[in-house]
Amino acid sequence: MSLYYEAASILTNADSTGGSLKSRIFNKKDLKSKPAQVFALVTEASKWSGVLKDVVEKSGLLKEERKLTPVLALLLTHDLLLSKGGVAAPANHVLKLAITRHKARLNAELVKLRIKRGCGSLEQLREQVNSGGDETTTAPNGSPAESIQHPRWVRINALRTSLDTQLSTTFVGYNKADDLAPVLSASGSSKLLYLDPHIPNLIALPPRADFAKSPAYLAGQIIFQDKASCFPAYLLDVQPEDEDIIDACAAPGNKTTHLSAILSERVDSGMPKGRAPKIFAYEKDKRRSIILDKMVKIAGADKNVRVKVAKDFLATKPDSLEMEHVRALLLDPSCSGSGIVGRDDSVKVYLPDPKSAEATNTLSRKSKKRKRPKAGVETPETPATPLEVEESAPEIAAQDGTELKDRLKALSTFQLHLLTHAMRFPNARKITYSTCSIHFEENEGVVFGALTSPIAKERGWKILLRDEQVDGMRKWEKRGIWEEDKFDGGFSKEKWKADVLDGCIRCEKGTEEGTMGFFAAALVRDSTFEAAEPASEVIEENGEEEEWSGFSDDDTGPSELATVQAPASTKVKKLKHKR
Ligand SMILES: C[S@@+](CC[C@H](N)C(=O)[O-])C[C@H]1O[C@@H](n2cnc3c(N)ncnc32)[C@H](O)[C@@H]1O
Repeated sequence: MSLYYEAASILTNADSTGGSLKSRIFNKKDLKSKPAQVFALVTEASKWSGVLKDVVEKSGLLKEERKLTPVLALLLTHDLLLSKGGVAAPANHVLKLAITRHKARLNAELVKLRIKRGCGSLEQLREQVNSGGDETTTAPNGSPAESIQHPRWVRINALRTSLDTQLSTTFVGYNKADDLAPVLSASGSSKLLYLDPHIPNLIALPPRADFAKSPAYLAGQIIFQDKASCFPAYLLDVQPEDEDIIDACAAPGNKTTHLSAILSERVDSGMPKGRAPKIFAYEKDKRRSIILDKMVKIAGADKNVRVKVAKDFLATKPDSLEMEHVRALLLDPSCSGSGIVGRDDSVKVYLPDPKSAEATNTLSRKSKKRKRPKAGVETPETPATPLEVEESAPEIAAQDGTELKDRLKALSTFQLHLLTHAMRFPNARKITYSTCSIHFEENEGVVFGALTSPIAKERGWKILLRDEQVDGMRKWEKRGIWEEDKFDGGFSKEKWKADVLDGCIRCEKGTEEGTMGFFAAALVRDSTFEAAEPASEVIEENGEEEEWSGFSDDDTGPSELATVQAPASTKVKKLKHKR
């Protein structure tokens, strides 16, 4: 009977593996239990953990049952009290015995808590938990829990439907909020939405709104996509005359399908007949390519998207005939994922504190006589604060300063290499570069590196100034930042530097704007360009070549994870800039 031990190990991320909860479970090769069963147990128990933490603590269970860790207590209590099938173990199993002998007390504590929360039945409590209504009242440490301040962003997929149609069907009866604040604090069942003022066809719903089973979602009419993640395709501002477009790092395909929707609207409205523009969606990872292909089909984007399955963008030949019509590229490479937040990428688990029932119940009186086992043997110290199980790159947070620095250096070298490769397409006129990272090194650092590269000088690439950007992006207030000590070079033209930074777009996580941490910038080149001095001075390549050694990277795509390994043979030129 490994279900509870396996679920506990997943929940505490004992293997320190990166990736989404789902991918960690479904990719785990040595799992004995059914992955779907482990996933259901872990997600449901986490959802109920705000309630069950109190129930377990008040019952004194952990004082009495030394075999149970707080995580095991949470999982077993969940199944004992809330699962239809009860505890999934033989009657004489040690864990089943350990939990069932406390059934009466645990049940009594659950009833008390339910009544305290004003719920007349378990069903009512279930509804409250499902709609996130417990978030504001549950106390991980006796204090009010933090409410999740991240809206459920929904992009209306113009390839399948329209905003008006969705407002009169899926969201019929919803009130339109004047700003985002009331939506952020509304419960999951509130009929409140906010039309985003920056991105067309984007709406914000309350954090716990659940549309995963709605017909519109299943039919690909609505797509869950963070606001910030909609910036790159919108900023690229594709037009029919852009002919072919490349999405260089495409899976799982949120930006690909967004691009496709924008392009389709524009092609349909008044384009002269001729060669139909196409989007080539490259994805290096085979498994993720399959997801991408599926998403493209569900979204109805296969009309103008060609998925390049398991194809490395770096292996494309910019000067080849196939690439002749490529005029725009969207580059959203793997990154540290340090900007990702919220419910989409983590589950919050409130664990019972083994010490908390000390003087409050009869069971604990007995247990006081016993010696506590050695820490870490049977009841390891566990935090009473929420345990965050990150979907992406959890290890980056755990790394010390040096490791983080090295990792950012490897990532930014790879990102710069991709961006300068994109600049080589002879007929390309614009490129968007984006990451869901908050680090300067992966963001402005890469943009400045690209703008001062030889290829930028040779082809005349420059930043798309704020004034030249599409309306919504021009109005977005958060712009690029400069970190003096983190850029290996300097510029004599301060005005140019300021303009580049103003052209860069940043989103912060955990603010009232409801976005994840994100970065986007667009580079452009005008069609009449003839080789000239770029705005900044690149002195020379110093001849030094850096071997790309590769890195193990948790992919930071919105819902899936892949291990990204750059080709070991890739050589990256190191540039030197004038101070
Ligand atoms: C941040 S994710 C992209 C998310 C995607 N743009 C979206 O919005 O859904 C980065 C993706 O790039 C892929 N990738 C990394 N290096 C690549 C390369 N050289 N060529 C093609 N794909 C690559 C990774 O496998 C990963 O799926």
